[in-house]
Amino acid sequence: MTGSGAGPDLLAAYPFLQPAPRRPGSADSPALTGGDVPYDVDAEEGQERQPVRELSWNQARRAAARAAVPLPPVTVAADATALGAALAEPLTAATDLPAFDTSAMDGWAVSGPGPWRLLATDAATGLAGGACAAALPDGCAVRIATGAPLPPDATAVLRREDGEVTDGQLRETGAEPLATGRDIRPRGQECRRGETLLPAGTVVTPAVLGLAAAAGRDGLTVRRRPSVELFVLGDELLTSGVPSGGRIRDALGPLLPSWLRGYGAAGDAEPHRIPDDLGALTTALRGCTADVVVTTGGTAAGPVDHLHDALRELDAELLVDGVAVRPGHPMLLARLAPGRWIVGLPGNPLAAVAGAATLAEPLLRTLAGLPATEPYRCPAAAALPWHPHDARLVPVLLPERGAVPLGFDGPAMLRGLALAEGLAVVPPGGVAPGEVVEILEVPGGC
Ligand SMILES: Nc1nc2c(c(=O)[nH]1)N[C@H]1C(S)=C(S)[C@@H](COP(=O)(O)OP(=O)(O)OC[C@H]3O[C@@H](n4cnc5c(N)ncnc54)[C@H](O)[C@@H]3O)O[C@H]1N2
Ligand code: MOO
Repeated sequence: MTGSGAGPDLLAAYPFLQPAPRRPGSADSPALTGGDVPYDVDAEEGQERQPVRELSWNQARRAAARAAVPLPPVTVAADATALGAALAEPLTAATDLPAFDTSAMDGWAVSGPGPWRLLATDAATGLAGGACAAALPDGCAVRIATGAPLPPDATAVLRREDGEVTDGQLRETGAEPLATGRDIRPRGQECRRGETLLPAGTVVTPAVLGLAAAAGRDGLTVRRRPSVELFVLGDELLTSGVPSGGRIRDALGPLLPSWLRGYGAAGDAEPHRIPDDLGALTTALRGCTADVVVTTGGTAAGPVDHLHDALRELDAELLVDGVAVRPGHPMLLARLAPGRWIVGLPGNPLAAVAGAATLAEPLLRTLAGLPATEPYRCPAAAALPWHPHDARLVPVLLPERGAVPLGFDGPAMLRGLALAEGLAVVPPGGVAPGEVVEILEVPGGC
């Protein structure tokens, strides 16, 4: 196993970054685990429920993506509330764009070759949003502003800087003779009414909102985004102040809600704190109405790790129970009831993030109807930490030369992640510097 650590230039930029110390067999460089051969997800489809064994990272992602189908469409206002949703049907134009022939420049609308007789107009005529001038006779001109409706029979727009008016006569002063059609934006240049502007599945971005408004749309039909509840397990967790008396701060309540929104969840889930008690956990899960409940902690085999017992009591169907990835291998995915899922993330903070990236991301994307992302790959600019049997998710910076590990990537650490531009998926056995590696997005949360 290699040690991870920031490259020399990075260390110059962030002098406080040093490779985290590692001991062989420590959680940062785990010893080999049992020789479970992950089963083939495809081969399980339609067959009797099998005991779920640890899946490879890719199999787990596929299983999570296929565990659900997109939620039904809803019509929402074409405003910021729609941002991040996927269009459930193509966006069509409610109007021609431009809706009328319009001037692309400030100057004069002219008819035929110059010079032109300048016609007087009232104050509003020729302005954007103003009245359209009457049909323009051959050899005449009227003043016009950018965006104003073009008078009928106008053949070009002469820019203000390319003309001169003397004694009511407009003459060209530009180097080039005025070409017919110059600086006219013809009606329907961008699209015709009814034309498809964007396909179903397009993610609503600020630009999509702008286009929808320009094209005369007030509402958008999008996939409903999955509601998510977050259950933070662990009696040792504090919500303020410094760790004391063996208790530590909850790092996941502040981290996960907007992280999960970045994956397609509807809004930021309010973290609910659940005591380390089987009855309390089972009751909380039974009462949960969200499409997806995400839990943190309690996935392993400790005396107060009750998640598996709770799922058994609820007769939940385990779909993924352990994934060959470090950190985060005790993560799980189960179906609580038809149309309701649980993603169990480990308690160690970076392990929880790895679990969210592995299981919550594909599940939420499917439910939200978001298209599967094409994997982004880039070369490893340096040796990346790796594991002999499992994939490793490693916080990296992404300068032009490739992925550079940030260090501080132990399961309980967030210091590397907080600076990360991506999470490198290092396959079992590692990648040599220069070899390509898949990079997962780190949601910005804004
Ligand atoms: N016998 C075994 N023990 C453990 C195994 C294993 O395979 N066999 N796996 C280890 C790995 S790997 C991980 S990861 C953890 C997973 O543990 P749990 O999901 O059961 O989580 P907890 O035991 O509740 O907590 C683990 C650790 O993380 C801290 N924690 C929990 N929640 C938070 C939070 N919201 N913010 C910050 N820190 C949190 C907690 O205090 C513990 O220190 O199990 C290993 N053990
Ligand atoms: O190493 Mo564990 O896999 O921290 O999640």
